[in-house]
Amino acid sequence: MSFQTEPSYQHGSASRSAIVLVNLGTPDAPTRSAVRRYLKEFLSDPRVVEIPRAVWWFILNLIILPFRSGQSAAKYQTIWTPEGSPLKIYTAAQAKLLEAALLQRGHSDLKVVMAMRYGSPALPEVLKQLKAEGINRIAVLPAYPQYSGTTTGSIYDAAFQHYGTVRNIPELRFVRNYHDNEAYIHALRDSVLAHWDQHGQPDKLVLSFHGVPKRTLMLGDPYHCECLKTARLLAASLQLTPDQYMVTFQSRFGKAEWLQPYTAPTVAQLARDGVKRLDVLCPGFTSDCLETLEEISLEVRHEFEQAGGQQFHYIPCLNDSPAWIAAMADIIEPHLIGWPTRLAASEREAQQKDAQVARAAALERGATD
Ligand SMILES: C=CC1=C(C)c2cc3[nH]c(cc4nc(cc5[nH]c(cc1n2)c(C)c5CCC(=O)O)C(CCC(=O)O)=C4C)c(C)c3C=C
Ligand SMILES: [Fe+2]
Ligand SMILES: [Fe+2]
Repeated sequence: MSFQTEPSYQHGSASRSAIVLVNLGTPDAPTRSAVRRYLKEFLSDPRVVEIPRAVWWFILNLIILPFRSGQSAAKYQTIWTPEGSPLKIYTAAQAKLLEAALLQRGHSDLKVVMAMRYGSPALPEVLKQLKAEGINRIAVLPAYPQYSGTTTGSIYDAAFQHYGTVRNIPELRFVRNYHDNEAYIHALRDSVLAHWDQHGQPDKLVLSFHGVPKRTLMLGDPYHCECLKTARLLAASLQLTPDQYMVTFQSRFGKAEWLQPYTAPTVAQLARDGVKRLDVLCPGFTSDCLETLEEISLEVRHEFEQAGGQQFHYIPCLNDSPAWIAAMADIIEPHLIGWPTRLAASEREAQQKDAQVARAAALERGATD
């Protein structure tokens, strides 16, 4: 085992901090080959598919990738925008807006960047780049409010694996979950209420979370419980009675049992049971993506209407909404305690003085802006 050679140590170098907002990742293009590359990396992660490696290698390479890549590419084409994949666009916007929000709160020496667990920009590359910029304190913020070994756990793995080859490792902090964070729940509540202000209230609100194999719950993954807690808190903040909402799990993959009830058949059953107007919110996704824009807003909508439902409303994810950006700042701020992210008072005074001088010079020149 050998570790990377470091540049020679500089005494007294400034300590610099960064937040890395990490999302799942998405293909580089909605094409068969790009989707295949993405799925191969994603589905080869032993955190995501817990099947003995040799058996899974054959299933993945001989069955899943040849068939699913084309099918998924066709789905990606329905949600792709001129700027690219929605998941990446929203995550990039969130990183930029979070940096601005933290600057507003006085964290003037703090950078926020995005990274992806699969695809690009790849987490190890982003961590390398931060090191090259002299950043030696890093807080990792997964884009997943509810912890699961399949998602958050895998981000930790990727970071640990990367630093396993590094000699001079930065100080690291990891956000684990924020499923019950007050600001997150309030941001969800605000987005539901804004939707209802405009469109009125539905007969039922379905809270649809991404599923995981039921086996992971049996083996101790807390994801299911955290989803239910998010749902309970959100329902309470919306003052919903138990018959006004329900929790479902979507995006089942493969033949094994996943967390139940499954979203699509449940929604169809609700329509058959006489629910005319249904709203669906996906609180576990912080950015709209294939699973929300295609699976819910197109496929599940179709199922509801086919089964006799009349009005289906998909309530968008938190995306770049101001309440969510403020919530992200609330979530990450406690993880920055003790870090020199705020300029020293003397430096701030010097900056304010510079600004005053610049303003005075501008006034003298007669500038009015
Ligand atoms: C195979 C098992 C999968 C597990 C377990 C899983 C867990 C999981 N995934 C998300 C969030 C997202 N998943 C997305 C896409 C997606 N998920 C799987 C499979 C598993 N996910 C696949 C194969 C795909 C790709 C698309 C497809 O072929 O169906 C996405 C969207 C990505 C995008 O580009 O828009 C997200 C987001 C969570 C939160 C989760 C467990 C909690
Ligand atoms: Fe997934
Ligand atoms: Fe899906």
